[in-house]
Amino acid sequence: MSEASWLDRLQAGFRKTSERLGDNLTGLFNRAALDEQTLDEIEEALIASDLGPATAGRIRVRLAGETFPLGLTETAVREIVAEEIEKILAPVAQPLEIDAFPRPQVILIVGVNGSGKTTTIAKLGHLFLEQDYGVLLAAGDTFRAAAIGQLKVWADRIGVPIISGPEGGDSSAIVFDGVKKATAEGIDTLIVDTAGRLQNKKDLMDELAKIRRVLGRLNPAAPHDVVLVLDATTGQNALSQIEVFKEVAGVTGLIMTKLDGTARGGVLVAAAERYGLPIHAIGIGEGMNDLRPFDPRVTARAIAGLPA
Ligand SMILES: Nc1nc2c(ncn2[C@@H]2O[C@H](COP(=O)(O)OP(=O)(O)OP(=O)(O)O)[C@@H](O)[C@H]2O)c(=O)[nH]1
Repeated sequence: MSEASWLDRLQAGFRKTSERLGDNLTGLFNRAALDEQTLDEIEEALIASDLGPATAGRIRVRLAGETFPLGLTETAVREIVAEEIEKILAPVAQPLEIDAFPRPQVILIVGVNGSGKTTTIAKLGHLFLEQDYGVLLAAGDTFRAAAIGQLKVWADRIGVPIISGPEGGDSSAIVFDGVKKATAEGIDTLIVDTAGRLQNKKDLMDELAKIRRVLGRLNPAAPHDVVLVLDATTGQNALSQIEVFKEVAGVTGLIMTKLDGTARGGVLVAAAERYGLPIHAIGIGEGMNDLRPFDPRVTARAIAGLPA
């Protein structure tokens, strides 16, 4: 996909988020100055847009110190919102790099069912293929036959090999086979799907611990990345998932999906502000090209409803 069309899609994806921000801010700009009451209302509007109280507070402080030589307009406020969002996103916008030696780089993908894990694995595989890396997928979510089948369909579609086993099988055995195959064939990265059974924290923890033990025997540095996939449409719920998965899975980075067509895209900023974990990429659609690392400036401006 060309850069221009990705930008258009990004802007379109964040439109509902920026419109919600606009709706929340409307009516605040017929006033002569940013008095305390207006600042309170803007802060509330930013919180209502899922940006999180800390970010809203920062923007308030910044606005309170501004003089608005060109007049107090909604665009002027949006510019400041965009600048502050960019400051929060810039340090966490970190693409997932394939740099592990020896290969393969093992990337565990974790997240609750339905968050977009399977699709994200496929999109990530496709992104690495475009960068000329060899990719192997491992269907480590053996809990549900559908999850294995779905990943196989995606492996075919993007044209990469996959290691899988029977439903109910031992996921660590699949990961073990995956590392062996990738090592023998010089494949750069092994991307591993895992079960998303958050309802049963202990089972999930045990399963991930076993995968880690088995991996550690083959390569003490593996897994190199533990990436949590989050569904932006769940808003603040996505934040509590970070909390839990940090504890059970030792998350090293995030990918946020479904940022297209949700009004809750502000949660990307809240996640960045609160956890400071690297955000490797964002998903703005269901196709294999719809996942990319993101530019903090362009994304911040899209959230604030400003042109790139
Ligand atoms: N609009 C949109 N839909 C997405 C995106 N990513 C994934 N989806 C859709 O979300 C649904 C769930 O995605 P899956 O990849 O199956 O999610 P999962 O976490 O693997 O879920 P299980 O297979 O149920 O464990 C699918 O219909 C995907 O097409 C995205 O960025 N945008």
